[in-house]
Amino acid sequence: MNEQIITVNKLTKQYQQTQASGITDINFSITKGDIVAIIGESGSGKSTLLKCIYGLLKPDAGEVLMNDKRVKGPDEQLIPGNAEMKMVTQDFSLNIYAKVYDNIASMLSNTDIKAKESKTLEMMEHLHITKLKDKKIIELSGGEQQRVAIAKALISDTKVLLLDEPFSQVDSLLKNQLRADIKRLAKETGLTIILVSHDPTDGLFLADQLLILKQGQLLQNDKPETIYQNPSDLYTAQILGNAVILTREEALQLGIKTAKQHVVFYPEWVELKSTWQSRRFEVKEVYYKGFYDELLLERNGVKIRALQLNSGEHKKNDHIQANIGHFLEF
Ligand SMILES: Nc1ncnc2c1ncn2[C@@H]1O[C@H](COP(=O)(O)OP(=O)(O)OP(=O)(O)O)[C@@H](O)[C@H]1O
Repeated sequence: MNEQIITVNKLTKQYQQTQASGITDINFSITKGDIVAIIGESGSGKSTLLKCIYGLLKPDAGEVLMNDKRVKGPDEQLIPGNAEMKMVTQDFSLNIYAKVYDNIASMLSNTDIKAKESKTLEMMEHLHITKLKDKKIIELSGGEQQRVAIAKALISDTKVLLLDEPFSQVDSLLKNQLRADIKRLAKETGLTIILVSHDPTDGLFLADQLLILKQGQLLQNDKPETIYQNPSDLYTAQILGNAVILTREEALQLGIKTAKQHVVFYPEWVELKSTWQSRRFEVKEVYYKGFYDELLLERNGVKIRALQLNSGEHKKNDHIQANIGHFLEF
């Protein structure tokens, strides 16, 4: 049976100085061992939510429960935070002049030196940083520092890891590796991870559960594939990044009638057909993506994007038929 580790009940936090900020009446729960991604535009309340979950911010109303126990706010304890949760922020909070090993080992007590050493080495193995053991933090790249910060956060029997923009410092190759490591860690250790990101692909690739925030409100809470296939609103479709969004007038130019303001679809929903006569598009650009191309198509002054799996099949300035077989209306 799925065991819930975190429950967020009617959580509200407003900042005094600003209007319509913070978060309002947020409700959701998290299953133990899941990766949850919180996605939303800048200022949508992602960090506020994360800090409330961790106990760094006192909510105005509502509560966060971890294993059915209320997470205490900063006014209720000497050291704000939660012993069973760890938060890795963008600045990593490492001792930059100390060695990697010492940074991680410093989290463990000296009562059993042998156990301390083996646990530290084991955690370094997990994060693929064994070869960096004797390097100082200041000598490491951003991505390497990030791995050390995660190792340090995990070593003291952490049950929930909170990551604020975990991939902001790394290039795309390293990002893919780190994402895969994080996913593996969660699955191997049963660790629950909550991450905040600007990049929707983090959520789509990594998460078991995706939360979409807008102006402090929780718009959608579901599996990434469900939200991707069925965004509940235009904002969600926009934030996921890849959707083609047409106004009603633009849609009409392509022969699509809608009573709503917008028509939304993904490039992969567009069928390219050579026999179908009525919707003729000109190929304006071909973007090579490796094993497929993304085509920029235009008809009656309206541009859409489509995928071509046979890379190179249609070229710039070709005229082709495209059928927008499935679309959403908002
Ligand atoms: N300490 C604060 N005092 C006043 N207003 C704040 C404070 N912290 C955040 N806010 C406001 O609350 C809203 C949500 O901020 P928050 O940092 O949670 O958003 P975010 O989604 O994490 O943004 P970003 O992606 O830019 O980090 C914003 O409008 C922000 O200006």
